Amino acid sequence: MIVAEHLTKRYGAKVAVDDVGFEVRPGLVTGFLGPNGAGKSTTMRMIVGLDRPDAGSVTVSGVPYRELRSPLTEVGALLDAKAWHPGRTAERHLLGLAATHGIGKDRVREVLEITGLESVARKRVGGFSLGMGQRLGIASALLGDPHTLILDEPVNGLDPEGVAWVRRLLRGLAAEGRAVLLSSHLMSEMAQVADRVVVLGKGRVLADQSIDEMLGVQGGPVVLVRGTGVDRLAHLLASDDVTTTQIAPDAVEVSGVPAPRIAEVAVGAGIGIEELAPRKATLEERYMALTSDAVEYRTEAVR
Ligand SMILES: Nc1ncnc2c1ncn2[C@@H]1O[C@H](COP(=O)(O)OP(=O)(O)OP(=O)(O)O)[C@@H](O)[C@H]1O
Repeated sequence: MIVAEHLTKRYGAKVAVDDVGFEVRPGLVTGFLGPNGAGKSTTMRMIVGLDRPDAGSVTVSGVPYRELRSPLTEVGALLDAKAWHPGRTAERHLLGLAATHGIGKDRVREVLEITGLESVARKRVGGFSLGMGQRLGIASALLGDPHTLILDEPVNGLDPEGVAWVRRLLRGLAAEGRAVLLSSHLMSEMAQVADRVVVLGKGRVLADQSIDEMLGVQGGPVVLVRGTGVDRLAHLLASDDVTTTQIAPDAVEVSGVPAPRIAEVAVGAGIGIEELAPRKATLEERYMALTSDAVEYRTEAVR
């Protein structure tokens, strides 16, 4: 379990993490999302004691990371996938880590097996692909059989089979009652694995909710309306709760009005409707809407 309260970190005048509070609960995969520079890495570094907060606090299993007696058995972290000596073999790396924490060789063999690295266990990690490196990072995080796991972009560099494997692994770890914090830029990836998401933007929490809540909030379903003269709907349906967006010369998207009411208004105004299709907003759309004001580096449209 991780609990962050009023967590704040400044770099000079820049407030990287600004009064952030959230919980990573046992038995759940909590997704940690946000655009580049949102403060995810800084927050994760503070959780594992690599950075000190300027204000607020964050605890793992009820105490600050630095006060944990046996950190590796409480929390496993994959933050920098390249944090090892390139000349060492995967097995040596894990055995070294295990020795400093009183963890036996059997557990090293187990994590090599769990992460599918047995066949390359005696190879030097300097020659590892990005995906193999990620697996070794995950093996290191699992070594102490911890209650809490923190994984920064664990699927980065993995092929589709590897991505599916990480998903199964994380779901399994949560099902065993562990608290899992998983960061990613990809909302689509989160939808497949997370129970909840904490969305950061410009150092602040923009959303902290379950995936279902995220899909259910913000104005109900969007209705696609196609036909001749549908552009007139914006005026006909105008009210504070209604948004009408023209997406093609003959099509608009309307939110805030049920489809039958749109049909009624359109028929009354003599608009010829060819298509009227309610559709659920995707998680990706919710995420983009939430973070649109918080993107630090935006790509300008090519003119
Ligand atoms: N050591 C540092 N010195 C100065 N500024 C920093 C430092 N580390 C991070 N920052 C700034 O703090 C803000 C948050 O950065 P952070 O790396 O935590 O974001 P992030 O959400 O992890 O981004 P990304 O997805 O790109 O990894 C950014 O504006 C970044 O430039």
